[in-house]
Amino acid sequence: MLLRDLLRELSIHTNIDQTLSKIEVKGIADNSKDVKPGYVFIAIKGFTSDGHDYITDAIQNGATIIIGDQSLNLDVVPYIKVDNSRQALGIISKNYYQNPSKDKIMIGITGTNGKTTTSYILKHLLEQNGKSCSIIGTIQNIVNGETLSSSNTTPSVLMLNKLLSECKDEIVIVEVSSHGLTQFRVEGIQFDFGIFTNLYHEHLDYHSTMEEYFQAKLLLFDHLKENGLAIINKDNYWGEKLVSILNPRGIKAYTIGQSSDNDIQLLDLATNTSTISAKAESNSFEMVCPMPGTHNKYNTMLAFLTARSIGIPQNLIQQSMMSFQGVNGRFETIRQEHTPTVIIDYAHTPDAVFHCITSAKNYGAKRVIHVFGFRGNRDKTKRPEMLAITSDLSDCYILTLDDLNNVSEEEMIETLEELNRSYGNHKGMIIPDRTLAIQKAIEMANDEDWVMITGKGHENYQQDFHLNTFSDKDTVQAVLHEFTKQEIFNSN
Ligand SMILES: CC(=O)N[C@H]1[C@@H](OP(=O)(O)OP(=O)(O)OC[C@H]2O[C@@H](n3ccc(=O)[nH]c3=O)[C@H](O)[C@@H]2O)O[C@H](CO)[C@@H](O)[C@@H]1O[C@H](C)C(=O)N[C@@H](C)C(=O)N[C@H](CCC(=O)O)C(=O)O
Ligand SMILES: Nc1ncnc2c1ncn2[C@@H]1O[C@H](COP(=O)(O)OP(=O)(O)OP(=O)(O)O)[C@@H](O)[C@H]1O
Repeated sequence: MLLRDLLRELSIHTNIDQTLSKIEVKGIADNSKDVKPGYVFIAIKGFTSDGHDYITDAIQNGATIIIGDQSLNLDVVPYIKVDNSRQALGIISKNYYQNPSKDKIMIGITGTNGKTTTSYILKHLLEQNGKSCSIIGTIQNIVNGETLSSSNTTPSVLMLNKLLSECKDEIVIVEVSSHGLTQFRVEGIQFDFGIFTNLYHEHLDYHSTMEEYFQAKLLLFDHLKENGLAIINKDNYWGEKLVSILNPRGIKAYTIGQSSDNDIQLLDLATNTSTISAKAESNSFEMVCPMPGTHNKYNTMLAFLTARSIGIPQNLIQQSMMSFQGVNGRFETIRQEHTPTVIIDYAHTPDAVFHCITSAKNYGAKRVIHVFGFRGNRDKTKRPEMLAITSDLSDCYILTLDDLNNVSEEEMIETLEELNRSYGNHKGMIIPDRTLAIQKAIEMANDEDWVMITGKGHENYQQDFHLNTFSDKDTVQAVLHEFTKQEIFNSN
């Protein structure tokens, strides 16, 4: 590709003469380590390092053009100054990969909780009805039926465009995080649908206030294609606010919610059944909700409304919903004879903890024993609220370690003790080793009790624990295996 084509639509502060504009670009990279001969290197000032400090490395690796947003004079290769390198990376990636989002049905999902769950329900509904569908999100990326590992919820804009350019699927679902939106990771990407699940207390280490966090989520709707649709949960305060902002902009918003002014009115969210009653255009209908909890009924209905807007008939959606198998680490239920029910869930916000414990109670748990911790170096302001909720709602809770993220184990244990003194109560105990905490919870529980393990969901452990297992699910299976062996031994 010629440099002039790569720079299309980009506002630049450098004069590009005829010779320069015709330079052949062999590739683009925002990491000096990925640069190969003939590449353009885009230098980005990041949160931990500054790409401008790696320009020399990039040139040594063969970069022939450097783009950055600092005022620099380079002798060896041309330097092009832009306003904002992150944003420029979006435009350049789109140009390099020939605007791949324009040819797909693109669905962006944003919100604090429910992005992953809604994505997987929707993917299932679409695939069951003959549509091929990719997912780009937290657990993994699935493109052309191939599973690829994912290190961010929303990948870098360069990676996103690359994935889209390789994608042969008709529809692509992208989980769009607030970090992704503010860091221009969807710059140049156009969506046919923007789904808003909800907004709750989270990431206030990054966004400072809920209003700022909301403004970040709002950015997704600047990326709608002409005639693009917003699909919104209006029972969330911020969802309602979003509708009131989008309407005057002429953006069509379909909503779900309990009041009759929604496109899908949720009539009965009975907490202990797996059926949702709803009404659309004066017709009442019922839908199976494949995952427990009121929160999952909202996720299900957002997926339903999107699938319907894509043109899948309601009866086929209803039918397809019945075969949905759930999502790894999202209210994942492990139930065996003569052992307590164990739930593994990715709840890491106060509202998610609330939903999980109340769902367990509503679905018949005699007692709920809750095992959880707090992620190091992440929003600390949500911790008291999470602890207050579990000390109020659970029958017993065990505080344990989650990912430490460079915080020392000693410091995190002290934090747990301090938080428990201030916001916990007599129902709580602290067992730092996560595997031993799970073992203790299962040992304490009777058959009718539920053990709720939250925070890690599908993820593998980042540190070694006593039982040498690699995830919450693995630990639960190891403990239950021992437990069952012991039962057999005792009964003989
Ligand atoms: C704080 C943060 O959000 N960082 C994200 C950001 O990294 P950064 O730009 O700050 O990178 P940096 O390490 O400072 O490097 C700056 C530049 O120098 C370059 N560099 C660096 C080293 C070198 O040798 N050569 C070189 O060229 C880097 O390639 C980069 O271009 O941009 C990267 C690419 O898009 C992201 O992978 C990275 O996510 C980090 C890993 C992360 O943990 N982010 C979390 C907070 C996050 O984004 N989470 C959300 C989900 C949140 C949720 O809803 O739960 C997500 O979307 O994943
Ligand atoms: N609609 C919802 N409302 C409130 N809580 C929810 C909702 N959906 C899921 N949750 C809770 O949030 C947890 C994470 O769900 P999910 O992975 O679907 O959300 P996410 O938005 O992708 O999260 P993340 O951005 O952290 O990956 C679930 O395990 C559950 O506890």
